[in-house]
Amino acid sequence: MMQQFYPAVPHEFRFELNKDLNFSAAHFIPSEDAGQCKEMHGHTYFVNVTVGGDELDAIGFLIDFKSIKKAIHKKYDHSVLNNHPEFENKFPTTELLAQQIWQSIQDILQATANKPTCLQVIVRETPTSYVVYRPRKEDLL
Ligand SMILES: Nc1nc2c(c(=O)[nH]1)N=C([C@H](O)[C@H](O)COP(=O)(O)OP(=O)(O)OP(=O)(O)O)CN2
Ligand SMILES: [Zn+2]
Repeated sequence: MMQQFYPAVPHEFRFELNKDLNFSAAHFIPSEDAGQCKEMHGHTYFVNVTVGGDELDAIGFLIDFKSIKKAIHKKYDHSVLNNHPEFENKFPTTELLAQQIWQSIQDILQATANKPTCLQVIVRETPTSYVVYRPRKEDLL
């Protein structure tokens, strides 16, 4: 688990759900500016996903915790991030990974009847480095 405080997202939804998950993956940032990160190396990524909504589904879930983990873990665990189509034309930095995770979760949420919203994704790449991604209003349209 992330073992740290979670930055709070301001919102007015009735319900807020948080899911922690982690996965192990390799990546490299093929730029001279990336220093040692230019070479292939691995991380255990720690992710926190925040979902908000006013309506629950028929069984009283905002979204099943398991579906969040399944979507991200199944996709990225024990993979090379650079090999995923979403990173074909961009580098798998922590920032862009957080944005991609947000998009994957948001797509799942939008396909449900109660349509909750992914409000925040935190990706911790190392014990000392993490990124918080929050969508802008226009990303939610
Ligand atoms: N803004 C970003 N900067 C860096 C990224 C990134 O994705 N976004 N990535 C890296 C490397 O991939 C590296 O794996 C992580 O770097 P860093 O935090 O420097 O890792 P260290 O464990 O060496 O950090 P210490 O502070 O020395 O513990 C680099 N930068
Ligand atoms: Zn790295």
